[in-house]
Amino acid sequence: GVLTERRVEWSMSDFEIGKYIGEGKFGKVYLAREKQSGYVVALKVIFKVKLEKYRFHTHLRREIEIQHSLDHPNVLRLFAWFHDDDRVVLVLEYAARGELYKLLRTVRRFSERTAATYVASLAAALAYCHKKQVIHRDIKPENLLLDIEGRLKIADFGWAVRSNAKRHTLCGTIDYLAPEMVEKKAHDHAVDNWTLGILCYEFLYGSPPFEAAEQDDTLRRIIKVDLLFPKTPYVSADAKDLISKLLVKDSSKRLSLDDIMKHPWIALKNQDYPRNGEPTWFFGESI
Ligand SMILES: CC(C)n1nc(-c2ccc(NC(=O)/C=C/C(=O)c3ccc(F)c(C(F)(F)F)c3)cc2)c2c(N)ncnc21
Repeated sequence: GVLTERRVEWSMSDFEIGKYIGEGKFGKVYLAREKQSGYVVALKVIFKVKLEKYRFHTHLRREIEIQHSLDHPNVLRLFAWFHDDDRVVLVLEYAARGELYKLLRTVRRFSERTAATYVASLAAALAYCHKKQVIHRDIKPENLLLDIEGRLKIADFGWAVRSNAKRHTLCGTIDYLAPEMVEKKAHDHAVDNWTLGILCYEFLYGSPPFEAAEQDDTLRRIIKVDLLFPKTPYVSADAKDLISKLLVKDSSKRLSLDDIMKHPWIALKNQDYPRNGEPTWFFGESI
């Protein structure tokens, strides 16, 4: 569409700015409409003066080009970007239902079908990114948004901004660390498979598995993989089986993204009612 075709140069005058949506990292996010197409987008305005301090310019261009190159139904699109003297503006897909975690806090926990759909979406998005040799995708809670149809979108706010500054996530800051991260060992993208296990548990039970009153109790529980499943009728054995195969200390023994897609809990819960045979939107994307 018009948003992704190369064109001479975008500028703010191409957009009608709508309501202020919220505060992203390093900048404010606004609803906007591209005048020519009427297409609704989210504009993130980053003030360059905020970047100077961190010498981001080198990373910024590279990271944005990476995001610009990704095209998957579960990865939030970066359609275009432009800058003037004092601002960098990102033209982003608008995720109308906002932060997945706010929804989780509201409903307390997701049904197995909803949780399985989100886990499958995340696995598909990560498999796509890994296939494109992009492993900076961070599936932390603050990066998960929902579009108007309730589809999950990984919105990566740029790894360059991922410092060890305190996370502004809605739930525990260290709950998502994999054991190899806690023990400061070398880590690869198998940490994403661990994080998927944490997220799956939290989608079903409403809080992450190793949560504890004190931070170092959480760290101890992570290193021990002290995984307990509360006695509840609403979480099936299949779900617990998947979680137990992701929250494995030895990162090489964690279920791979392909195996997650084949796991009975995922396959079963993602069977859409046969709708005149067209593939469901989730299976539509080949990995
Ligand atoms: C407030 C609410 C929750 N909200 N937020 C969004 C939103 C989604 C995605 C983004 N993306 C980015 O920020 C990307 C940043 C970079 O690639 C980057 C790379 C390198 C850098 F140095 C930097 C730099 F920041 F350091 F410069 C950035 C931002 C906002 C959103 C949305 N799209 N729809 C609806 N609601 C929405």
